[in-house]
Amino acid sequence: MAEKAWSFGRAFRNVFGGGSEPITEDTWDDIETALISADFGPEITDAVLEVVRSEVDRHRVTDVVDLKRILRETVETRLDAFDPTLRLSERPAVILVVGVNGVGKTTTIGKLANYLTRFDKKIIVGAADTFRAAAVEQLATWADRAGVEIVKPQQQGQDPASVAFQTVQRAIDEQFDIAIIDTAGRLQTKGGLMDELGKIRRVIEKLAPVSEVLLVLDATTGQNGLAQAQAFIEHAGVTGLVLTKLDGSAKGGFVLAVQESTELPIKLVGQGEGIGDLTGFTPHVFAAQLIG
Ligand SMILES: Nc1nc2c(ncn2[C@@H]2O[C@H](COP(=O)(O)OP(=O)(O)OP(=O)(O)O)[C@@H](O)[C@H]2O)c(=O)[nH]1
Repeated sequence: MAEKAWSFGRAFRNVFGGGSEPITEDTWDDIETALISADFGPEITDAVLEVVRSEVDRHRVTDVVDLKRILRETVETRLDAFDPTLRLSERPAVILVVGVNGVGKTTTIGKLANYLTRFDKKIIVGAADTFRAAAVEQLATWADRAGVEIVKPQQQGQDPASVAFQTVQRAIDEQFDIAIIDTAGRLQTKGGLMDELGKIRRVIEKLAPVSEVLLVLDATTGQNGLAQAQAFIEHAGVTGLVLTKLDGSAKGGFVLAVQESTELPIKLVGQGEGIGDLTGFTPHVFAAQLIG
């Protein structure tokens, strides 16, 4: 498998590259530098190192190969502190997809719809990003690729809440399992955007509970992207995160930092522009790919 940009493969090559070797002070310095430069942030770096050091002492570990395993397990345990399961037991299960523009909301919906059809789920998507005609068409293209139904606005600029309502109404009438609603990423003001999301939610809840509110984050933007998404975290009732563009120049530490700073689980991960490039989030696999 090709090495991911966020993997520590390269950074750790001089630490762990040569197989069996004694642990020295340089080893610890190199690990600290690697964690910091991978965007773990100083607090998490210190906390991770403290656990690893105490495990190393406790088990009287002297070899870097064992140290690497302890590091991998420590990162995995921290990643595992959040539940990545999508909650889709309601019928219909309604998923709202939110986030700033350009992060990959529409693409994620296409991939997710496609993924869920593999479990024999009957899916409908709703184009409640009614400000840009191109956004509606983009979602329609994805719906077509995934082979799922779509509800589009009757005219440009139609109230997004009414599109969301019609989508959920159709889901109920025609017994769809899951309705996924695309929303706008940008409005004139943040307040306006949050009001709009609030209205979408209230209108949907007249018909059915909202099962998941997924906040999509572009992993390559790191802490910066998180700051931009803060209003969603504070006001949109987010239940889980989707990290996109992990095939790009994302830094691995962000994955852990984002869960710990938002206290929200990562539920899905996008690693490419193709319809098959979406997976659930598996801490074990991620830690193994990250640390090597
Ligand atoms: N490499 C890569 N590109 C992605 C991924 N997810 C989305 N993209 C790309 O990111 C760009 C923006 O994606 P969209 O789905 O249009 O983003 P959006 O959030 O719906 O944008 P707006 O509709 O403008 O709010 C597109 O060029 C996608 O192909 C991913 O996981 N990896």
